[in-house]
Amino acid sequence: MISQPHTKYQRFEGVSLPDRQWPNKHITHAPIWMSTDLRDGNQALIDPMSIETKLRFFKELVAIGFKQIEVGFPSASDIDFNFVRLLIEKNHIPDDVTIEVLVQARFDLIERTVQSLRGAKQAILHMYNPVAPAFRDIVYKTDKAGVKHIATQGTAWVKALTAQAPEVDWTYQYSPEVFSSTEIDFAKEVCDAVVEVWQPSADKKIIINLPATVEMNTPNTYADQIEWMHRHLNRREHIVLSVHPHNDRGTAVAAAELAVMAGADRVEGCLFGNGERTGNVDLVTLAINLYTQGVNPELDFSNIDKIRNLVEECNQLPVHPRHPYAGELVFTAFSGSHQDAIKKGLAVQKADELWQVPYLPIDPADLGRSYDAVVRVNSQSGKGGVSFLLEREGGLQLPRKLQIEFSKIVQQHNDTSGKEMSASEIVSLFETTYLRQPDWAEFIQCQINTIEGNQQQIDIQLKVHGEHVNISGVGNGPIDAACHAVSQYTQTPLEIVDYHEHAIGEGSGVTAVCYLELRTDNTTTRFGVAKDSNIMTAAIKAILGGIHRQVTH
Ligand SMILES: CC(=O)SCCNC(=O)CCNC(=O)[C@H](O)C(C)(C)COP(=O)(O)OP(=O)(O)OC[C@H]1O[C@@H](n2cnc3c(N)ncnc32)[C@H](O)[C@@H]1OP(=O)(O)O
Ligand SMILES: CC(C)C(=O)C(=O)O
Repeated sequence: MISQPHTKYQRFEGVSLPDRQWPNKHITHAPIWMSTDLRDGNQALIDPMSIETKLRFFKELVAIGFKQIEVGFPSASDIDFNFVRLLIEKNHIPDDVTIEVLVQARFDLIERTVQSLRGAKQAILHMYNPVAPAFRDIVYKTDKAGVKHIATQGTAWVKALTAQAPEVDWTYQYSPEVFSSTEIDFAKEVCDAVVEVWQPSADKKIIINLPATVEMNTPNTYADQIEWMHRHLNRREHIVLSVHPHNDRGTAVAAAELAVMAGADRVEGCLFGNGERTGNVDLVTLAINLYTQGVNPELDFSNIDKIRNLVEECNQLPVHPRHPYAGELVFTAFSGSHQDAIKKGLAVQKADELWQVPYLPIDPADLGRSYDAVVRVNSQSGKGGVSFLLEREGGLQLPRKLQIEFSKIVQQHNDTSGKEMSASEIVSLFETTYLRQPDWAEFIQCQINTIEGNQQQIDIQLKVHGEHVNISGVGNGPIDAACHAVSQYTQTPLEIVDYHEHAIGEGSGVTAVCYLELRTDNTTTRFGVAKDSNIMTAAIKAILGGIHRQVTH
């Protein structure tokens, strides 16, 4: 990079629009969407799609809900021509879907394009020519009048040639290519001239598409250009105003959103932002952004993983793991405080109330994503994430102090391994740490009796080092009594500080889990945890487990 970039690059000056209205506008309904995955997306692929692949992709676009789909550039290749023929001849186009094709302003190419569309119920013929200064000077070696003539002449050819195929309900779309860097009054002059040649009406509108072929400056610059055109174009009521943002500066989504606020009726783009260079605007993000503002996007991404997989296969390009809404990691929290907040948010979120789970701008379930990936644990994680996974994977609802104790054990494990820990590894670490029964004492059975003064006596039969041993204790309740029995037998001071239990499962398969916090001396407490179908047995096993941990840790 050079130290004086202003000697090589200059700020792009947009249009002057001091009375701009768009900053006070809101998007209240979905724009008309046009997927150009099979055209602009396809022309940017290392290996363009085959006819079979295009057909798979087309069917998915229809299933998502696109009503306008640009399917190719039929005058450019036999694959694209034959694909359009296949769609028409094999009736793959639903009645409410219109296919679109692109062509340059060249007679023979328009002729072939019209041929490709013969027999379609309806079609959008999309013609473009570059009009920006650098293209006039460098590529076309002509002036403004020259490129305006290419546009009007091309439109006249489209008009004449489409008239020869009256069975098709034609819509004409014109793009002044590289609109984003074209003098605004000249862009208007060309579009007005095209509209005059085509003669649209309120019933049969023309689509004027204003591409940010290359993104030039901050997205507000594009919004100003669109609002200026929206306010100045002749016969605006006969025009569907369309935008086609590219993502050179990484702000295509913002540019498209501001452009819709500025008056655009229609947005062209690709799924997951595929397209030339840094891509076209990402229609998935745009649509789901609308959804999270309570606006129906009229595109269905309920199974986003399936759509992502198909697009990755067709494009032979991966979707980034951090891609908004669709990336593999976007519903995953590794860091402790995020996990804690998400766990608490999910616990109180009710299905019929406004979504307000911290850190999650959308309910993953709305996109067919499960909560499985929401919380993952590595060395950046805390008790919230660990206990979330323990509960989800093992059904274990740890009391808060045990959550803190166990998360430190997980942390030590992660610090040593340096790797992520799966939910099943966390459950297994919990089981080996807390649920292992002492090898020297096995619980066999117990009997509880109420004695004087509502005291309880418990008689417990154990197998200690292979020998049957009977121990007894008295207490305020059976667990207190069991604690005394074990304390006397092991000659260990033992007091129950806290007690939690819950069930896992339902019906005859239900298991009780008992968490006992035991004080074994004046300074430390230990947790004993056990599972059993009988709650009393679980409690006695928890006491034995707690003592065992006291001895062995
Ligand atoms: C921003 C965009 O995405 S625009 C779409 C771009 N997509 C594509 O180009 C993919 C499909 N295109 C193609 O395969 C080829 O361009 C074809 C087959 C259509 C035409 O190929 P060729 O006839 O070899 O022409 P080529 O692509 O080199 O185009 C250059 C010629 O077309 C002219 N031209 C380019 N675009 C246009 C246009 N939109 N309108 C009129 N003329 C044009 C150029 O001035 C140049 O003319 P010249 O040969 O007299 O100098
Ligand atoms: C043909 C036009 C719309 C285009 O793809 C672009 O300018 O990026």
